[in-house]
Amino acid sequence: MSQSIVTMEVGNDGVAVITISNPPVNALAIPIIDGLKEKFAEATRRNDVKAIVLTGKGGRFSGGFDINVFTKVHGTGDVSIMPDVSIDLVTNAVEDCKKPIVAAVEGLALGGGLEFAMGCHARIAAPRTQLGLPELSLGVIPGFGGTQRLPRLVGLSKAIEIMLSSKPIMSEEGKKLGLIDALVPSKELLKVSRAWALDMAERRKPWLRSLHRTDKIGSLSEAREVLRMARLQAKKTAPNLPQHQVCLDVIEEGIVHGGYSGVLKEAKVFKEIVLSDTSRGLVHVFLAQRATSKVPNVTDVGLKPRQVKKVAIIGGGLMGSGIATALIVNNMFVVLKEVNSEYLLKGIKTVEANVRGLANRGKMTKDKAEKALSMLKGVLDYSEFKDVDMVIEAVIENVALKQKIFSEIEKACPPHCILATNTSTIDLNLIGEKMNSQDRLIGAHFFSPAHLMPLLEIVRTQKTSPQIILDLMTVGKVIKKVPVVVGNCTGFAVNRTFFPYTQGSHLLVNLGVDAYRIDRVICNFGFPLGPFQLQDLAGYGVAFAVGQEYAKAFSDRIFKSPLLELLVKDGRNGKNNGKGYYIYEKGSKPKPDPSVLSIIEESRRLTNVMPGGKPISVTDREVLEMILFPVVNEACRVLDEGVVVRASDLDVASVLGMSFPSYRGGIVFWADMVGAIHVYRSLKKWSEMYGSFYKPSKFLEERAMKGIPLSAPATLSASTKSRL
Ligand SMILES: C[C@H](O)CC(=O)SCCNC(=O)CCNC(=O)[C@H](O)C(C)(C)COP(=O)(O)OP(=O)(O)OC[C@H]1O[C@@H](n2cnc3c(N)ncnc32)[C@H](O)[C@@H]1OP(=O)(O)O
Repeated sequence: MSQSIVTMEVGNDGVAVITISNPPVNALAIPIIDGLKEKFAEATRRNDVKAIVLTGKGGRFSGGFDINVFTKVHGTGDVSIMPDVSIDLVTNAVEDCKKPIVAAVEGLALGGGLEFAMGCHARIAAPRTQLGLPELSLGVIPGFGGTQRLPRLVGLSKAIEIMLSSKPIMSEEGKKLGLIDALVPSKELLKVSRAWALDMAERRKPWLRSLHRTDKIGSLSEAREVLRMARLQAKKTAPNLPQHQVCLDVIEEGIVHGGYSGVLKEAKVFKEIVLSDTSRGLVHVFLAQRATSKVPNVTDVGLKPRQVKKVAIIGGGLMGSGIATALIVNNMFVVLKEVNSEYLLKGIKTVEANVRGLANRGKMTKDKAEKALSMLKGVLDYSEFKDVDMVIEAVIENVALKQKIFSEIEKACPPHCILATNTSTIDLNLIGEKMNSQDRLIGAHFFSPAHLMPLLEIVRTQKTSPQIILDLMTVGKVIKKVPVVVGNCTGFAVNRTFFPYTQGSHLLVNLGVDAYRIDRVICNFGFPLGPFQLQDLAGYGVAFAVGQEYAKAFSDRIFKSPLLELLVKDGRNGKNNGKGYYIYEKGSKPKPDPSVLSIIEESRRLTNVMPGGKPISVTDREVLEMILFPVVNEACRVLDEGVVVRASDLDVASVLGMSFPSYRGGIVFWADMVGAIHVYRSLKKWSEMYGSFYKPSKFLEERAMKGIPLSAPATLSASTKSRL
């Protein structure tokens, strides 16, 4: 077990080096904070200590306050378990210490870590150290004085940018901004820091207290203007996130009434905002994402991941070329196979456009883009497959074609090779039916655009070997995706959970609700696009194909809408041909297309679901719930069947794969916040009014009746066997 401790060593030079040790990121857990209080008091007291250096063990200064404490606060509602660090420790014991203190910073100083460093009288950093205040991404604000000291060290505009973006800067930039006093090679960090601390003690170097500085703040009117602009901007970019406005208010307090007053307000507001739903959701997603790395019987049985250097991709369409892009930009050799040179050229051109797009948007240098492209080779046969470590099949959703491909590649590839399919819906057992080595078959479900979307849904069957799962998880991490391992069924975890999302929106339209209103309601909730605009973007072909799969697999709860067919008959194909529910013109935002209303009317006439032939009257809240509660209902079935390891995996997958707003914590977390009983009663009522699409699942009913959260671990019913 790792030990979290704070040590202090006093050298012959009279410098006390206080070291935080709490692997892996030296998080400021409560015992660490207690240890720091003790060591700073001791160093201040001891006559043989002239100056102090604060550092972190293992090449990392500190990743900030221990996020697990937030979970405890959320669970109990008791904020008193948060220690008083800001005034007691950072301000009184560190900044106002009678001996000079230098922060020797390396690797990372984030959140409370950077706030401690800013409380010190100087900061010496190693190159490429990450410095940031990412608290807003956890739904809180910096709480150890960061809202006050950062503007005083780097200027107001830059400080606001760093805090509101939650993105770290590098120590090189920190040096230019004045956040860092000196940048030195890692091996000299302690030596230089000690000397700097002694120089301060002997007044050879200035001994500055950040909170007392005013030289970078500018005049009050300038500061107010900067804050006004920032508030407007945050209203646009983060409309549902209270922490942005709150953070700006707290900064303003310090500018108007002085830094100490700002620190007091910060501490007070922190204790309020930490209890917000936004913080609960974001902290949950942070920890849930880390939990996805732990897969029972895969990551805990002593297996070592094998290196995957060369990957073959079959199919250079949208998905295949996106996956190829994701691999080559992360230094993997890719062989892209197509059936003829025309398709191959098209695939390669798409990869080139993807990579150059990344370079043009500043995501990589031009040199790196060219190097990435040199790792791609197009082929028309299997001869290059003899030494690949993994194959990813990314052809159209056709079972017979996929079966043929897998029996061919089984022969063409070496025996260690991972055999993966990118199918988004088809049962893997069907795809592998004709294979001998079904233990090597696995789903690598990327989300479009594959080089940008962060989720990799890894689908295992009962036969997939743990080694193959571990290898694919490792590939996922190498290409900077978040791999989530799920079981096998139609649509797997993510698309299966979300198939009622599209159907629910169609049912509502057929019940008489305006499609554009639905899109607005869903966007106001926090999705980037509403369901109709999303359909326009994805194209209708895929929706048709997968709709049929769902109709076969889940016939008891399907709403058959003729809307897509009618749109296609009218010559519409969404964004592809500029005409869908919206009109798409180059250079302007999509505009609702009034001529689509007659098509919707035709669909309503055909389905005839409006009670008494009249549009239903519903509030925006009901619109939202009539779309998302059926999704929650399907999530319950996914949990009941053991398709995911834990409920929080579905939360992460919904956020990263379906753009469910992260600050609402993911689909299951959100449903628990709303309350299972409310979800159940609403679905029951609607199922009586509008049919079986809304019928509550057994799992939901049971949990609602017993008052058990949906996220509580499932005890699988006797009839169900886990799919993992
Ligand atoms: C009052 C204060 O103002 C409030 C705060 O300080 S809030 C905290 C602010 N700090 C942050 O938001 C940083 C959060 N951490 C991160 O962004 C990343 O973990 C990191 C950049 C530090 C390291 O990333 P990486 O090397 O990829 O490792 P990663 O897998 O994320 O983390 C390693 C482990 O450290 C844990 N961890 C990271 N930061 C942590 C923190 N601040 N508290 C507790 N645990 C933390 C992770 O949960 C993970 O645990 P696990 O091994 O049990 O899953």
